[in-house]
Amino acid sequence: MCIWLMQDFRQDHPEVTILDPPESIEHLRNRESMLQDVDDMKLSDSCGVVGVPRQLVVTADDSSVFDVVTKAGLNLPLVAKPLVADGSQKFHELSLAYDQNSLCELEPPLVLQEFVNHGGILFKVYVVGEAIKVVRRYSLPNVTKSELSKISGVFRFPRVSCAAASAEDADLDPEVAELPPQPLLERLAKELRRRLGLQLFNLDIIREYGTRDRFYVIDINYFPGYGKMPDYELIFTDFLLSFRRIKHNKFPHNIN
Ligand SMILES: Nc1ncnc2c1ncn2[C@@H]1O[C@H](COP(=O)(O)OP(=O)(O)OP(=O)(O)O)[C@@H](O)[C@H]1O
Ligand SMILES: [Mg+2]
Repeated sequence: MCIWLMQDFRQDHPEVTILDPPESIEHLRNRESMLQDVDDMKLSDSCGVVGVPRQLVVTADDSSVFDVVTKAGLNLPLVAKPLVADGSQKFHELSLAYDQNSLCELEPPLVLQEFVNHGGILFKVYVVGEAIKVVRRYSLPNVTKSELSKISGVFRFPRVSCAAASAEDADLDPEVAELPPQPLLERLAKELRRRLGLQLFNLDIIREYGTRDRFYVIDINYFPGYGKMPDYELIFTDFLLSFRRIKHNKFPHNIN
């Protein structure tokens, strides 16, 4: 509905700059399509490798979650995420399934993603056009093999990003805290901007625990809370001014 309205508006007002087209934003509402571009990219260079955790979609038509998971050979524990991510509380209630029997407690439609141990820290990479900024946030702790053998059931957790504090000033294990290499993030952000057709988003990235250069993108959010991005006022103003300059060059008579 909103997309059609915007398309009409765009046709009626060609003079208005639309920073990010609604159909591209829509692509991020589905957790399967959201990560597809990262997967397709197969980004790998001397700085590291970036992928997505192994995942599958379970729909209401699938006979049993257990069967689908067994067939795909996904390893436990699994993070269960509602297929649609629309920003409302309900669609951000996630679960961690520890054992096969608990899979029947999950309610499709879902994306089931292998849980990747990452030392309890994630990197939020904010993208504003060509500018990127990275911050550290607390995340879910590692699940050890011995915990996995003892724990059963589904552990539900509410919206993590709202509760997760900044880990910028914390005394962290340096191997966990080390930021992903800047050239790798720049390549990733640039290529994603092109593939997604978007300028304003952020990525949640984790580093596989025990590795230095193996990264996974687990979430992409459109127009995140930029208030938490360092120097956002300056970066955002520069970004908007760059559009003004482009527009000025295109339609000099339109700009005061
Ligand atoms: N595959 C994974 N491996 C390890 N931890 C994960 C994985 N997926 C998600 N998490 C943890 O769960 C949290 C929430 O996941 P995700 O960002 O995908 O969901 P979300 O609904 O978009 O949540 P939010 O709005 O809080 O970002 C992450 O911040 C991270 O701590
Ligand atoms: Mg997230």
